[in-house]
Amino acid sequence: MTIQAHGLTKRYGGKPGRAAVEDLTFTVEPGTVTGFLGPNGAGKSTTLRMLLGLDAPTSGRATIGGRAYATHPAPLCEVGALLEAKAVHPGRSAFHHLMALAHTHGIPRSRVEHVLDLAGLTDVAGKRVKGFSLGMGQRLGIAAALLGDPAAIVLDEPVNGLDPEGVLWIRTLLKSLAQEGRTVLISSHLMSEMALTADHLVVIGRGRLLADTTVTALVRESGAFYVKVVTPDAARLRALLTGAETTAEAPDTLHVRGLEAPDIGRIAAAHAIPLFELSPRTASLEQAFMNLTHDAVEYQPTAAPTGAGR
Ligand SMILES: Nc1ncnc2c1ncn2[C@@H]1O[C@H](COP(=O)(O)OP(=O)(O)OP(=O)(O)O)[C@@H](O)[C@H]1O
Repeated sequence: MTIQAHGLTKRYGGKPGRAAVEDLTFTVEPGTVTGFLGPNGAGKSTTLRMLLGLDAPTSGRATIGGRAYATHPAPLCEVGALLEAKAVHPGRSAFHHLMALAHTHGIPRSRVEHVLDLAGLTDVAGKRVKGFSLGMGQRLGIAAALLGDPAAIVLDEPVNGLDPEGVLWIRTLLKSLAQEGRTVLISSHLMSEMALTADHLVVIGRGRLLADTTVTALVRESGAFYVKVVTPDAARLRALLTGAETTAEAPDTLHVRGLEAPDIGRIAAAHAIPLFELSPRTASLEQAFMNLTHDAVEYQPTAAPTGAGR
């Protein structure tokens, strides 16, 4: 089930100026985990709300499986979503919360027990949700999203509040859901997390599309990918690497952008230049993300912080 945004635009309250989401077009394919990434305030939640029919676009269209979410006859069984983890009756137990949801779609008790187990909540199923930690609430939200065995799953910041074990659990879960052929869309403002979880990335900043790509391609495109070359003949090699961008990091060390390691190795060999090191390097993904979104960050510090209380 494909999720699509076509020219999606949202302007709040007829506010003039910048739209929260502007002319966003992207496709989320089944069988992969797609990370929806952007700095705070980029418009991720607004976009997800429009995809799920909770907010009306000012213009453009959002479809899941070719139709608007609201027109699906049994949405829980087609699209599982987690937006606000706290939208749960606090006096109810996890089990009763899920049973109440299950009733609305004729979902059997066995499925409720299965998702409780999947979310690691079986032992606390009888506890009131009121006493749940943030992480447990998040697990319950994910259990609810999976209740209808949906073909598409949309989760807003699913790792929020989870401890390292929880983070690993969700990462494994999302990958297995994608392997089963489901469409998985998850938002985050953490590139490092997305790099470990997502195959594909849709990156937005200030409501606009910045990249629709894979993790590997993003790193390359953002210039964070380079090859480190150590050679006693750096100057001669540098002159031969025409078309590439080279910087001399040390008298014997070059950083080369725009050529792959094998290409550099062949050029060096053809000119009998010895290489002591030839290694593809990736600057941190966080750096790649910051390079890409730098101009789109909402709240930039304008000055270095000064001493507090002065
Ligand atoms: N109900 C609303 N009324 C007016 N403006 C809103 C409303 N909801 C969001 N906005 C504005 O729209 C922009 C996008 O917000 P949104 O919550 O979608 O971003 P986000 O990427 O999910 O951010 P975060 O990572 O901080 O949750 C922000 O500038 C926000 O102030």
